[in-house]
Amino acid sequence: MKVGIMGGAFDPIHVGHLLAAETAREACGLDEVWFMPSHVPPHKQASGVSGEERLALVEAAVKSHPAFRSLDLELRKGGVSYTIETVRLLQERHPDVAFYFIIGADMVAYLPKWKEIGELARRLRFIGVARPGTPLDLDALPPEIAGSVTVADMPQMDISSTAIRRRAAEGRSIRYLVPDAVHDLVSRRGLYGVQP
Ligand SMILES: Nc1ncnc2c1ncn2[C@@H]1O[C@H](COP(=O)(O)OP(=O)(O)OP(=O)(O)O)[C@@H](O)[C@H]1O
Ligand SMILES: O=C(O)c1ccc[n+]([C@@H]2O[C@H](COP(=O)([O-])O)[C@@H](O)[C@H]2O)c1
Repeated sequence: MKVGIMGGAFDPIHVGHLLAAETAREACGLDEVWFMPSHVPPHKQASGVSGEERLALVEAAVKSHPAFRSLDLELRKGGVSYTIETVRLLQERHPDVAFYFIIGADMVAYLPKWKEIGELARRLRFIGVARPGTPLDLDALPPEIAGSVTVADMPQMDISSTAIRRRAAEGRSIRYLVPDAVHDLVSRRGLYGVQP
């Protein structure tokens, strides 16, 4: 079985994440994509919305896709969510699964700084998708890392969780930047300053 891991803060999950996962699934023939919210992201600040809430938003977002699942492994594990540690656990638990890790162009450029990237790049393949703001340029990477990245062709979507949080805090609509089910849950729970 081929499984793509879509890791992120998902604060909140948005349509850019979902299209990245669907693009990767189709391009690489993945059987499933597991969306995995991080506990503490390795290199950025959390917004203050709990892991439990971020997971609930992910669950709402993936429910309608037969091949998408949520995975609470990093939230349960706690601490800083370094991918190498997560992947060791996943491969121990699922020895028959071929894992792929789906990332946007910003993260592709950042791969050389990931913890134990050499071992990680030997353990799985990355699937990189376009994202405005950072060129998706494998030639800029050391060859041993570039060799572990497959590029999947995705329309550029200039959407980020940061911009969604900012819009919500300003009282502007976030409808259609997130799936309807996520919009409903955000409104019901009054997250990110959205009024019920
Ligand atoms: N619009 C997008 N297009 C392509 N990939 C994306 C997009 N948004 C996020 N990603 C990818 O999804 C993964 C998880 O992203 P994350 O949850 O941190 O979202 P984010 O929008 O970058 O969040 P924030 O704005 O809070 O930093 C990363 O690999 C990131 O590159
Ligand atoms: O392991 C690392 O060093 C590492 C560094 C940066 C990001 N990651 C992972 O990449 C995914 C996307 O990261 P982010 O910061 O865009 O949410 C998420 O699952 C992170 O845990 C992992």
